[in-house]
Amino acid sequence: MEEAKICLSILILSVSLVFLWASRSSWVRRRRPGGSSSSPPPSPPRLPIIGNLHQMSSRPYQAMHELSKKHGPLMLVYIGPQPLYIVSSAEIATEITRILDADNPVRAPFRSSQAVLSGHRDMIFTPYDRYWRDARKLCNDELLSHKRVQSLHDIRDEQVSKLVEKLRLITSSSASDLDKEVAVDLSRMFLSVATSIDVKAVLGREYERGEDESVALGELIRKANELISETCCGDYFPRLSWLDTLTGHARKVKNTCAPLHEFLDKVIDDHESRSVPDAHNFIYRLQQHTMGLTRSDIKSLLLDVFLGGTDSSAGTMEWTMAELVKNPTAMKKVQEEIRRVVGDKRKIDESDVSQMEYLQCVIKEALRLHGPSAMNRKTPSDTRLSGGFEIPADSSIFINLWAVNRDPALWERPLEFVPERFVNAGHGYKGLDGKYFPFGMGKRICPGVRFAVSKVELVIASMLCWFDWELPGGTAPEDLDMGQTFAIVARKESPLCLVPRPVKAVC
Ligand code: HEM
Repeated sequence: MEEAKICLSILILSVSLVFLWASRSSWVRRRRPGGSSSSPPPSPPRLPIIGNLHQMSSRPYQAMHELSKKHGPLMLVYIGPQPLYIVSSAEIATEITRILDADNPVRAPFRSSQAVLSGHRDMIFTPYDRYWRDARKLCNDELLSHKRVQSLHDIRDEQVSKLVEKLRLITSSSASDLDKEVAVDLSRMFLSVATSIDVKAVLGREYERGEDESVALGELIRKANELISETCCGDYFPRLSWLDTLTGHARKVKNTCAPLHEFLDKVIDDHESRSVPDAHNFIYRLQQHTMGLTRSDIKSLLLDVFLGGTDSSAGTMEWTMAELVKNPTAMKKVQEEIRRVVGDKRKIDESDVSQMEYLQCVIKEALRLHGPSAMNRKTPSDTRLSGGFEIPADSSIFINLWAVNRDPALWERPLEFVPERFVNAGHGYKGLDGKYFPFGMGKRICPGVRFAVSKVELVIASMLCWFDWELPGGTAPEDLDMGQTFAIVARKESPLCLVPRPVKAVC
């Protein structure tokens, strides 16, 4: 990502003189929206043509956070000629969401997201219109509601049992030799289990054969997910969009979209070739609905589930385990709770999980530190904030969740993993407290909260109930590499490899 940014900056600078005049006039137009008298938010100084791009670094959320410490929780930066309003406080994020919810809450789309999501007939980028409302209600009724998520417990149970079984096999083969340690790649296993659960929930059957195929599909979903949140030269310099071919971005989009759409076409074809359709199948329910969805619409809605849910859930599992291994006191406490609740049972019921309060705090804390790094909105009309700032119509707003979740005014010891901060604190997942919103908030809040949380809780509870976990090669917890990628869904840069030690011979 860093190399691509440097390369992009050099290319942009090299043609900057040619475009200087045109871009200057565009800034002037943008900076005086409708002759409004209210002031724009503070801006860091910027360079001609590239604006503040050079200040973004390879870690844009961190860079924006640093800039906001100087320029305030609402600031205006320029990515090339395009203004971008950066929000770094929970208070302003909540105010903006409330104002936009009363109007027309939409997201700013990117060129890559348009390509991946078949022209934005999905829920994520579709405007706040009748289609969005009907599609959201349909997906909720058929897949994501509390009732539907509960009805999918057999699928979660089956896939999680397979994972536990696999770990047992691995550990039993090394059991004769106590000194022998076999480290497993949990990042890969979590991606596989999250993919298998989602695919089976949507298709009603397993599509992939074995872990390798699940991981391959999961990786494809992950790549597509990275792309939909990635901006390219054409987003900010439409006249320079040809540079996206030179930087390889256009090829990356093509190479990701082609197999992804092939997969979606195949699952729809498979479903349609059945002599007796499965009336419970999600695709069937979408096809039958009176909305009259086209194949392309259905593909977009399936992508909402896979792109919205698979990678983010796998990432949450990975970060939760990483933080617990790094924090042995929290690990011990949560394992004691889980083992106490499960007792002598041979299997964890989902109803058990609701009694595991500390586990829920652990997952919330992992999401605070490693959940999605940003939310995005676009202003449908001029938007005036209580601080006296005005954001003109059609502006992109970038809510830096990375900064909000590390705001020392909101969180004590913000950089530390302290699940206790969530005990009886009333921070739910609906973003109603104006402080904690890992799933977003308002009308465009994530519709997959229950779907995701039920999966993450069961996987983590099972990992911690039946196994103890150690770092391989005597690595000390404080030395565990916690480097993260800076996509919207932050992943661990290096895979999480841990040594499982079975604690109960059951199942
Ligand atoms: C740990 C897992 C997940 C996290 C952390 C997460 C987080 C988020 C966030 C922060 C947003 C933006 C909300 C906003 O702008 O206010 C979002 C939107 C969305 N998420 Fe999730 N999500 C997760 C799982 C899922 C799952 C399982 C699904 C579907 C099955 C899903 C589907 C969506 C969709 C469709 C949107 C766009 C909603 C709209 O604009 O109407 N997500 N998610």
